Amino acid sequence: MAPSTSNVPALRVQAVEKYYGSRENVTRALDGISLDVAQGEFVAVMGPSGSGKTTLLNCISTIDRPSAGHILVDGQDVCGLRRGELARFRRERLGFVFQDANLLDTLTARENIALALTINHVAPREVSSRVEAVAARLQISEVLDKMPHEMSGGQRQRVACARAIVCDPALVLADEPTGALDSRNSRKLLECLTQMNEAGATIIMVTHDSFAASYAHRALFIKDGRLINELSRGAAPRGRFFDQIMDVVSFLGGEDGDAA
Ligand SMILES: Nc1ncnc2c1ncn2[C@@H]1O[C@H](COP(=O)(O)OP(=O)(O)OP(=O)(O)O)[C@@H](O)[C@H]1O
Repeated sequence: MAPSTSNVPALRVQAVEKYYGSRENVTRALDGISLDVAQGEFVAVMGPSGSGKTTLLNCISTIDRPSAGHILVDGQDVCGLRRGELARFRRERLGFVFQDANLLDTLTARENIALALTINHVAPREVSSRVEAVAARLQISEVLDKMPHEMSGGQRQRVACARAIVCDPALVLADEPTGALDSRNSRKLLECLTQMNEAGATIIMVTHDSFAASYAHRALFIKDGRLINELSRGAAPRGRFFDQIMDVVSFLGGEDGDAA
């Protein structure tokens, strides 16, 4: 879906700094980074290895706390949340998709997807209708009663997507979601993320892969913990956006960015 014109961004990152280590041996992982993501936007975050992508995602997801600056999700400053409020914030406001699907091995796909709804005390009848609706949208209805080890890697990743959006989160955070998939399953997963976005989810995806990034509305490039460039897709077809992303990636030093 096209990004909305709502004044409150889905995400605002304001002058965020993150330092690791002690005074003698400090790593500046984020160096005063600021960015906004509009409601309904699909944003890819790219950058060389060690540039701070995962640190940024971890700060947004409240898994880690910034050393300075503010992060607002739907206008709410998440840096001030107390420990007890954090779990609830993550459960109700965020959806996660990781490189490995991270499904619970002893639960079926249906139970994995339903878990967050159950924890949020959604009525059982509504749980099953919401799980089935999201499964139909992501084309995984036929695996709902399978255990994770009975599914393909691509199916597991799509179940993880269903789990991420079933609670209708303010933000979906995806960290290298195609990293463990072959090209066919990557494409399916990216179509799945696109569909989630078209249905209203705001998505932030960290990726090394220009092809994956070309599915987004906007690509942000970070280096040494700073935002150094960004590209908007606008009305351009995905193929042209891919070429533009590749140009920036080559300028920065290659697809894996290690040489940058
Ligand atoms: N827990 C930690 N303790 C100390 N340093 C850390 C820690 N986590 C990350 N770093 C450092 O912070 C910097 C940014 O790391 P980060 O994992 O955010 O990079 P990245 O862009 O996600 O890299 P990659 O693409 O390789 O996953 C790196 O220099 C890394 O070594």
